[in-house]
Amino acid sequence: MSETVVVVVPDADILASTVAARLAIKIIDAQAVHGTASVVLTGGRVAAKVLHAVRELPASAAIDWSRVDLWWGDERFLPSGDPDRNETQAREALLDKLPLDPSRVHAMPASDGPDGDDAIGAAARYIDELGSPLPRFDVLMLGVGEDGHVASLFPGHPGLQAEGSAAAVFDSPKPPPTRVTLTLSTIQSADEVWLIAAGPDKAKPIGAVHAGAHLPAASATGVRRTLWLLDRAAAAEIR
Ligand SMILES: O=C1O[C@H](COP(=O)(O)O)[C@@H](O)[C@H](O)[C@H]1O
Repeated sequence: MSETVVVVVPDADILASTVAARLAIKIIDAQAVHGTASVVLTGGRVAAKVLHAVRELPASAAIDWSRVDLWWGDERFLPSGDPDRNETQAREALLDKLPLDPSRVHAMPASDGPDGDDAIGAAARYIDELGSPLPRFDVLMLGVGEDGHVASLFPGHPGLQAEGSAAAVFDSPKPPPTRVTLTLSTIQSADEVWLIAAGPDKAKPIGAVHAGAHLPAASATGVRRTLWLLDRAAAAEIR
C-alpha cells in the first residue's frame, strides 16, 4: 500500500538542506540493502539548490558515489553543455565534484549527440539505456511547474499519453519547445517519488492537486511512497 506524506518547512533554503539530508540517507540505506543506489534527478531551480546542499552535507562522505546510478526525469533538448540543460546544471551544482562512475551517469542525449536534432531518436536511445525491465529507482525527484507539470509532462499535452519508458516532447508550453521525458508509467515505477517545490508561484497548482485536480503532478506517485517536500509558500493553498 502506497502512502502519501506532505512535509512543509519554512523556506526554500531549509527545504534544499532537508531534501539533501533525506537524499543522502536514502542513498546510504539503498547501498546497505542493494549494494547500489539509483536516483532520478530533476531539473529546475529547486533541484539546483538541493544538489548544492548535498555538496555541503557532511553525510555525503558516507556515500559510495561510485555505486550510485543517476538518471534524469526529463531534459531540455539542447546542445551538450548548454546552460539550460538539466544535465549541465546538475553537473555544475554537484556531479562534477563527485567521484561518480561515468558509466552510471545516464544523462539524456543532447541535440548535438548521436541522434543530432532528432528528439524521437534521442528518446528511443534513452529507452534503450533504461532497458527492460526498468531499473530499480530508489528515489525519483520531480520539480512542479506553475501549471502543475512534472518532468516534461504538461497538462493537456500529448506527452502525457506517451507509451514506452521515455518520449520526445514537441511544442512544450515552457521553453525550450523540444524535450525528452520519462513517461508517467516510468515515473510510477519508482519506489519513492518526491515532489519538491518552493515559492508562492507553486501554491496554486499544488493546492489544486491536493484538492483533486487532474494535473500531471497528481499522477506522479511512487510504488511505496509519494513525498511532497514543500516550503511554506508552496504549501499555502493546501487545505
Ligand atoms: O523545465 C523544467 O521545469 C520544471 C520546474 O522547474 P522550476 O524551475 O520551476 O522548479 C522542472 O521540474 C523540469 O525538470 C524542467 O525541465
